[in-house]
Order: sequence, then C-alpha cells, then structure tokens
Amino acid sequence: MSDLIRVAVLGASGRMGAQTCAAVEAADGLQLVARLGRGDAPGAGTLAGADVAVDFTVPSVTEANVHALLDAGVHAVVGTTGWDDASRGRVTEHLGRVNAERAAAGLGGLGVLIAPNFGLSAVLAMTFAAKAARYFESAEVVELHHPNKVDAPSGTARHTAAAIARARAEAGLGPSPDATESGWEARGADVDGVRVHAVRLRGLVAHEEILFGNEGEQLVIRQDSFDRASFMPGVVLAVRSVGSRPGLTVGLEHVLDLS
Ligand SMILES: NC(=O)C1=CN([C@@H]2O[C@H](COP(=O)(O)OP(=O)(O)OC[C@H]3O[C@@H](n4cnc5c(N)ncnc54)[C@H](OP(=O)(O)O)[C@@H]3O)[C@@H](O)[C@H]2O)C=CC1
Ligand SMILES: O=C(O)C1=N[C@H](C(=O)O)C[C@H](O)C1
Repeated sequence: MSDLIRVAVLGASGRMGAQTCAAVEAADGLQLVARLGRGDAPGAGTLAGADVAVDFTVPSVTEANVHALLDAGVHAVVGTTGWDDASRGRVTEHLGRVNAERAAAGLGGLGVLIAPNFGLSAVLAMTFAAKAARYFESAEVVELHHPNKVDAPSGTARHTAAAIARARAEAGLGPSPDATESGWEARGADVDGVRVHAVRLRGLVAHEEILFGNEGEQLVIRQDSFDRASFMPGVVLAVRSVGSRPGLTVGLEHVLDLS
C-alpha cells in the first residue's frame, strides 16, 4: 500500500457507516473513495480502487461482503456482528488461497480484521474480564443496547463470554453454580456455558456489564459507549493497521497489544 490509504465504506448510510465516512474524511493519510449502500455489490466497479474497505452492514451479508473484498484484492475491516467459528473459518481458508496467489505474484498478503467492538472502554472491559475469569466461581454477562439493534446477544457479549469460557476451562473451572430447574428462558442465552442477558432500551447506545461472584464478594466490570463517536478512533486505527496484518485478526485487543 502507498502512504495514502484509500478507503471504501460498506453500509455507508447506516448509523456506524455514516460516522465512519466522516472519520475517514477527517483522518490524516486516509481518503474516502467509495460509499456503498444496500444495492452496491462490492467489486472492482463499486470499490473505486480502495485499499481497505470497512463493513458496517448486517449479519446476513457481512461474510459475503468479505469474500467479495478478498476477490477484489482489498483489505477488510469488519465491525458488523454475526460471525461464528464456521464463517471465520471460511474467511481464513479464503485468505490462505488468495494470499498464496498473491505471494506467487510478488504481492503482500491481504488482511481481514474483525472487531466485535472498536470502543476502547469495551476492548479494555473484555480484556479485564478475561483476566478476572479464572478467579471467580460465577460469571454472567449483561449487554444493554438501543432498541434498533437487530441481533442479540451483541457481538461484544458473545466475544466476552467466549473469552471468559476459555479462561475458566484453562483454569479447570466447571460450570457456574445454578440450581435452576424451570424457567430457563429467564436465564439468558448460553454462550459457551456462560449466561448472557440482552436488554433493549430507548435512550441507550451500547453498554456491557460483566458480573463475577464468589462466596461473599462480587466484581462488576462495566463499560458504556454513550456516543458512536467513541468507536471511531478504533476504526481509524484498524484501517491504518490492517494492511500490515496479513491473515485474519479477531478483536482490536491484538492491534492494541492487549492480548
Ligand atoms: N464493532 C463495533 O464497534 C460496532 C459494531 N456495530 C455493528 O455494526 C453493524 C451495523 O450497525 P448500525 O450501523 O447500527 O446499523 P444500521 O442499521 O444503522 O446500518 C446498517 C447498514 O447496512 C445496510 N444494509 C442493510 N441490509 C443490507 C444488505 N442486505 N446488503 C447491504 N447492506 C445492507 C443498511 O443500508 P440501508 O440504509 O439501505 O438500509 C445500512 O446502511 C451491526 O452489526 C452492529 O452490531 C455497531 C456499532 C459498533
Ligand atoms: O449494534 C450496535 O449498536 C453495536 N453492536 C456491536 C455488538 O453487537 O457488540 C458493538 C456495540 O455493542 C454496538
């Protein structure tokens, strides 16, 4: 990539897409070259020579967008939720093929950076939660969002719960104690054995509370994103970094050196 990074935004008229366009236009060394909407399939014709594309669309299309971006030779920064092991695996496989062809042609590898959350407070909360997880018998996650959100639980809560589950397993902890025999629908979603509760409330933007309990004590880690502007430094950092991170990176914590 040359010094100037040309950027396309997918979902450009959405809540996050619009903020991202403005942040890219305001950032040194970045140039916004394309705004893609619902009807614009990502490809050479619509991407306008972009080096990096940022996807803030919907869970049902984000994976297809990333494959199209890789076919077009464009690095991808993805904030859209809805990813799982299978979809991430397909992207890793595609990256392997594309980057082998690029290496044979003397080109650098493409990168895909999927970040469930670009907010510093959220990334730190997830990191602290992963560190704390091994020390507590009980762990649950509560995520709270604006009522226009289409998916539940949030991508951030899934990422948080998965990290807690990994840390618990590595420490040899079993399931959190829970005597529930009926009314399981009131106990939230099960993400890798960790209970995750989703609140949708007018007035909220994006918030998460991670609760840990032991006999006689509690630790609560809470983060609040009051304004979508708080995601933009992370988005710009990801755009600047993805070209030097060939392959798949999941989570901004790796770019921030927190992992
Ligand atoms: N990683 C992070 O830090 C954050 C991630 N997010 C995630 O980003 C995603 C977008 O959130 P948000 O901006 O609030 O959502 P919006 O609904 O505001 O925006 C979604 C955008 O996707 C477009 N879109 C809808 N359907 C399609 C389709 N079939 N094909 C192509 N484009 C489509 C919409 O176009 P149209 O306007 O035409 O409907 C719209 O521009 C969500 O998954 C959300 O969870 C959100 C905040 C932070
Ligand atoms: O839809 C949102 O708003 C958000 N989505 C992401 C998620 O699902 O984790 C990130 C943040 O919570 C805002």
